[in-house]
Amino acid sequence: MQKLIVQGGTRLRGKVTISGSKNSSLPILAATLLTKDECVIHRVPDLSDTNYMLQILRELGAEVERASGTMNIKAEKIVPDTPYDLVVKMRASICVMGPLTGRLRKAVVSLPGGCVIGDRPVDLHLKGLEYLGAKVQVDGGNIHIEAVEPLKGCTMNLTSKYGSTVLGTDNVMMAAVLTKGTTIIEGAAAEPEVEDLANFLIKMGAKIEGAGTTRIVIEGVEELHGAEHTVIPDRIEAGTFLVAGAICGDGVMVRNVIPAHLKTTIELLQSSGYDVTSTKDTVTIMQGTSPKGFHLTTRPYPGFPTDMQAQFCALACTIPGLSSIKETIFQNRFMHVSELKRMGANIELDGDTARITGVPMLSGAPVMASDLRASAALVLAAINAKGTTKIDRLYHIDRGYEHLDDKLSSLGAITERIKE
Ligand SMILES: CC(=O)N[C@H]1[C@@H](OP(=O)(O)OP(=O)(O)OC[C@H]2O[C@@H](n3ccc(=O)[nH]c3=O)[C@H](O)[C@@H]2O)O[C@H](CO)[C@@H](O)[C@@H]1O
Ligand SMILES: C=C(OP(=O)(O)O)C(=O)O
Repeated sequence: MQKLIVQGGTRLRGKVTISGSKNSSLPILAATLLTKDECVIHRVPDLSDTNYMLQILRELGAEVERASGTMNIKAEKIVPDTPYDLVVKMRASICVMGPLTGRLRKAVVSLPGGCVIGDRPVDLHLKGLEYLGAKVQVDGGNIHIEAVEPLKGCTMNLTSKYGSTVLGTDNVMMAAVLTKGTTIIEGAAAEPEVEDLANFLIKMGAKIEGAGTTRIVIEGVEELHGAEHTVIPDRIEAGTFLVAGAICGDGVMVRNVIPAHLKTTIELLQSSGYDVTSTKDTVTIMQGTSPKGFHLTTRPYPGFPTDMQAQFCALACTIPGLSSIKETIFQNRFMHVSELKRMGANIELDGDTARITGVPMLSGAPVMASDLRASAALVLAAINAKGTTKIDRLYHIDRGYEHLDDKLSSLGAITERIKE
């Protein structure tokens, strides 16, 4: 298994180019199943998650050609059965369910299991497809979806007690584009990745209004055609590098970003005492002169993203004063806390809230990555810590960060991958 060795105590400086968004790429790749024609998707990051999605598309019958970040996908003839062994490797494989239902009126997808960050049910995905007229049955660990009659548009609300659902909105939108009549999704997820998917679907001939807001209106069409699309920059990767710049930087610029997508991250860094400036497609963070503690609560977009919570937790460990972090999206997204404590962090966990008092210096230790963003938090803490940190279960990072260690090294971090 691969581990990352980080030599702490270095300062980061320079420019880093941000990759295409993981959370846009996954549903956009799945959406290519909606047409027999060829689709061309640019700036797909090279991640284990995107590679699993491409394998799933191949297993479903699509021809996939890859040249660097550009994917040529032609799903001329496809089958509705999704292979269990691939689906269980990645929760987001659930987003083939919407396109299969839209195009074939039939889908068999394994029920994704729980996950270390929480229970993560898919009841709203299933309800949404039922509202459109599909019959849903869960049997032997598989979701079976079938619609004998053509699907019919309707109005539905897709919110849970935790708020909107990103992949649930994606799935219903992808089924509804080929559904007769008008579908209105109230309580839709407004994340930029949902809007990016809608923009791709519109290029394919879909009629969608309101994506990027909490009310999406879809007018069903008979069929979609091939299209070419470039995935938006990964706002979470960009935010992670900005937090790295806050923790241990002497001027870090993220390039090829959409600053508006980073609004809450930028504002929180600014209110904590960092000088953060933007141009049309870059954001730069300078060394903080007198950084201070902060308070954040995770919320659906445009609120503060849960996918940035762990990285800010690492930051809070290193700046003077008291910070608090309240996680409202996932029940169990504080797995990084115990590992940060092994590095000398002062954190008190009380239900959904972590109270963190900054310490003068973290110290390197062997630590365990538990999920994608928790791993990123450990890497950032390790760069700042005194001594060496060994981070186990590196595969979590490779799910969602394209060449994270190489990019950090180009800014001055000292890292090495080892196999043990
Ligand atoms: C591949 C991808 O895009 N992943 C992102 C997506 O995950 P994902 O789309 O899986 O997350 P959701 O937006 O669906 O989850 C938000 C909340 O709704 C709950 N819920 C969701 C669906 C459902 O049917 N029932 C239900 O109760 C979830 O348990 C969670 O508490 O959005 C999350 C929230 O921004 C991000 O952390 C993930 O990085
Ligand atoms: C939780 C995440 O991803 P996923 O939904 O794919 O698990 C994430 O990107 O932080």
